Amino acid sequence: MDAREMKIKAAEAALAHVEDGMRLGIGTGSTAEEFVRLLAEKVAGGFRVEGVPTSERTARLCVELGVPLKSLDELPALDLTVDGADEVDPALRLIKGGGGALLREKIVAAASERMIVIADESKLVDTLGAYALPIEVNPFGLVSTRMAIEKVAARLGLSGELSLRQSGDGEFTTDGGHHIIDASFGRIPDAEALSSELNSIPGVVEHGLFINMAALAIIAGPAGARTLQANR
Ligand SMILES: O=C[C@H](O)[C@H](O)[C@H](O)COP(=O)(O)O
Repeated sequence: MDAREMKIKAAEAALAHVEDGMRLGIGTGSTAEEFVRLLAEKVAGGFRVEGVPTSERTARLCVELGVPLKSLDELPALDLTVDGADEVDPALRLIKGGGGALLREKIVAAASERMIVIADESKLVDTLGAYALPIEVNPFGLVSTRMAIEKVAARLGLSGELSLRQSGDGEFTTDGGHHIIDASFGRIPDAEALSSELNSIPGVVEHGLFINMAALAIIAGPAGARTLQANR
């Protein structure tokens, strides 16, 4: 089974949690897109959902495939969000934002009763941090913000390259008009402490640590999909 097939398996298992009439947060990335494709097939067969997309990219795919969409302002309280992740640890702490959608993803997940994460087994790690942590920053005062990130990281015994994400024609810009600093800390032993320190920096808009947000993770490997539950 290749990585795409595993993503489809995880997406199929997540679809079993979606009930007719649900208000659904719809994630971003290649795994979430497999979920959108499967959801669109069900919608074509008469299943009713209203989706709130977590990115312009997801919105475009939903429109193309006929998944009905609303804005988060029209549907401010959602039943369920299904989204991918860059890393998942056994406590269902996540690193997200590899596709740059972390801010809207976090807002949508926080507005949802439940979040289910779907991933292939390459995303499951013992400790977060091998994947560079995406930190969304305001373009104003970027150098100061970067220095502040280095300072809080050092206080927590973390170091590593902070690189400003680029796209073809310059700095990568998120749907919200911000930039992303990818922080290669290597290993983040205390994700909760890093999360709250980063939240205290004014130029940091949001970061890709999702803590106490996912209720379930559906992880697919060659033998099929298994479900991990958050212990809280
Ligand atoms: O910003 C992007 C999101 O957080 C994605 O959910 C994450 O990067 C995982 O994407 P993929 O399913 O393509 O690995």
